[in-house]
Formats: sequence, C-alpha cells, structure tokens
Amino acid sequence: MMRILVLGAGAIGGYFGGLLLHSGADVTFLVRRRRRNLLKKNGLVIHTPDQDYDIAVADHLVEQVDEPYDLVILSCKAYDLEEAIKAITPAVGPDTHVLPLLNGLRHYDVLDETFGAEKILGGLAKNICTMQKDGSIRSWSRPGNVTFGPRSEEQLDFCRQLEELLLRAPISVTHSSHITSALWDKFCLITVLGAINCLLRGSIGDIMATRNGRDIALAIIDECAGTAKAAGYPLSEASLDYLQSSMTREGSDYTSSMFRDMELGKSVEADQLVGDMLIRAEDAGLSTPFLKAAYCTLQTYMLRREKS
Ligand SMILES: NC(=O)C1=CN([C@@H]2O[C@H](COP(=O)(O)OP(=O)(O)OC[C@H]3O[C@@H](n4cnc5c(N)ncnc54)[C@H](OP(=O)(O)O)[C@@H]3O)[C@@H](O)[C@H]2O)C=CC1
Ligand SMILES: CC(C)(CO)C(=O)C(=O)O
Repeated sequence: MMRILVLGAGAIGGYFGGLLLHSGADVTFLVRRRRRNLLKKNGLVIHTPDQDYDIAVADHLVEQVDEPYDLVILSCKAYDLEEAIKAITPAVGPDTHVLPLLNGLRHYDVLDETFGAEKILGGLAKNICTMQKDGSIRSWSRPGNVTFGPRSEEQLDFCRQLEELLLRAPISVTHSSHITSALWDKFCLITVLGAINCLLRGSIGDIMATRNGRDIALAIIDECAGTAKAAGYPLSEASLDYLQSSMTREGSDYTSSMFRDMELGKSVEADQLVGDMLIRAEDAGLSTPFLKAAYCTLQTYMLRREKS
C-alpha cells in the first residue's frame, strides 16, 4: 500500500489527510508538538455540510521522520515552506513524490531546486475550510476537491496509482493532464479573490453593495488574466466567465482563506499570492494599479502586525 506522509494537519492537510485515512489509506501526519497534543486529546474532527467525521489519529502522528515515504502531501502555509522542507527532507527518498497543495506558484521553484523537479507533482486544493480553535476542521465545500497531475511524462504512472487511491476517499478528485494551466487558473482565482477581499475589506457580497465595488473587482480580474496570458497560460473562456460571475455576485459570502486569516489577525500569504502576481505583471510590462494597492494594503497589515 502507498505510504503517505501529510505535513501539517491544518485546514487542508487535516481535511484531505483525515478523509484519506478514513477511507483506509496508510496516512501519517507530520505535526508540531502543540498540534500533536491537541489531536491526541480531541482526535481529528472534520465537520462538512453533509456529515461529521471523528477520525482516530493518535497512532498516525509523528513530530519527525527518519525514513522515505511513497508520497508526501505538503499542506503548510507558504510562509512556513522553508521549515516544512527541512522537516520532510528525510521522508523524500529516490522514489518519493511530493504533492504540494499550497496556493500560489512560487513554491514549485523552491521544491524543484531542493528535491528535483521529477519528484514534484502539480497539485492544488479547492476547499473552503478552516481550522477552528478546538483543532477541528470545518469545511463548507460539498466536498473539497484535489486537482493534481503530472508535470512530466515520467510522473504519469504514479499519478494513475494516486488517482485510484484518492477516489476511495469521500472527496472530489480531478486528475488533470494540463496541471500547469490548472495551477495558473487557481493562482488567478485566489489572487483575485484575496485582492478584492483584503483591499476592500469584505466578502464579495459586502463589496458588491458599494458604488464602485463591481468595477474594481472586474479591473482586478483583468489585471490577473492579463498576467496569466503574458506568462503563456491564458485563462479559458469558462474560467474567465466563472471569475467574472463569482466575483461580482450580489449577496455572496465568498471570502478567501487569506482574508479570513487577516480578519483573525494572523499572518497572510501576501508575498506568495498578490505580491507574486504583481511581480510577474511588472516583469511582463503590464500596468496593475489595483494589485499594487492590494499588495500595499497587505504589506501595511503585516508590518503593523509585526510591530504589535
Ligand atoms: N483553507 C482553505 O480554505 C484553503 C487553503 N489553501 C491553501 O492551502 C495551504 C494551507 O492552508 P491551510 O490548511 O488553510 O492552513 P492552516 O494554517 O490551517 O494549516 C497549515 C498547517 O501546517 C502546519 N505546519 C506548518 N509548518 C509545519 C512544520 N514545519 N511541521 C509541521 N506542521 C507544519 C501548521 O502547524 P501548526 O498548527 O503547528 O502551526 C498548520 O497546522 C495554504 O497555501 C492555503 O493558501 C488552498 C485552498 C483552500
Ligand atoms: C479558492 C478558495 C477560496 C477555496 O478553494 C481558496 O483557495 C482559499 O480560500 O484559499
């Protein structure tokens, strides 16, 4: 059976790792002391719109690893990547594959350089979820989706085995043969949503109730879509339609995890999402005033947070 190590049992790692374990997969969570203690005490509870799961994880927790696994699922925040790489290094042997589920793109450069691109699959998560104070995971998606795929021919066999395994869990699974395009689509979606929410400080519905919210949302979509096009990964018509309708829907309570983190006073992935999109736009010679304003807002937030 495929041996899987999941780094981080937060919202994304806890949800997908927990549901994989529930489906009979061989899953071990690599967690830090505080998270380990909480999971030992409370178990891993996952609340979904249709069902709650109470998963016994006490025997599936480690604070460090010393042997290779077949698959390492990486589900930390981007600002924790460096430490996470140190923690998983002993688990990455010659035949190991790594599936990152982080938002953004920059982590691929770092992972490729550290472990070799042949080991790093393409992956992303679509799941509106959060880790609650008591350590349980709440997901509002029906169900959360993992999209993954090979970044080179050599990874195809492993991806087929992985698809078989993922399909046994109560999650939605997309095995993409164009994973880099899918990563760009998700990068645009999360940057657009995060920039709108964090710049204008509200859910999509809150913002659509204002005089100019819709115009600003559409301008941010244009800036990100232009950047994707310049990078050689233009958004499909369907993706663009989806962005234009979901980001301007009246009454929508849509928020990104970055905005929810900001509301809670937590650290945010500003550099890896809005900041990175902005750098790529500038490199392509594009004018992106709204992304600049959004990044400036996020940086100001982070600077004030560091001071307090
Ligand atoms: N939440 C969402 O709705 C979505 C999030 N994403 C993306 O998924 C990624 C993860 O986000 P999310 O799950 O929300 O974040 P969380 O903060 O909920 O979870 C991250 C977990 O990673 C753990 N972690 C970090 N570094 C280490 C380490 N060195 N060793 C062990 N554990 C570690 C943290 O542990 P500790 O508790 O000890 O700090 C934390 O529990 C982000 O890139 C995010 O943008 C993508 C789609 C949706
Ligand atoms: C797009 C969304 C909102 C859900 O998948 C997300 O990725 C996030 O909140 O980080």
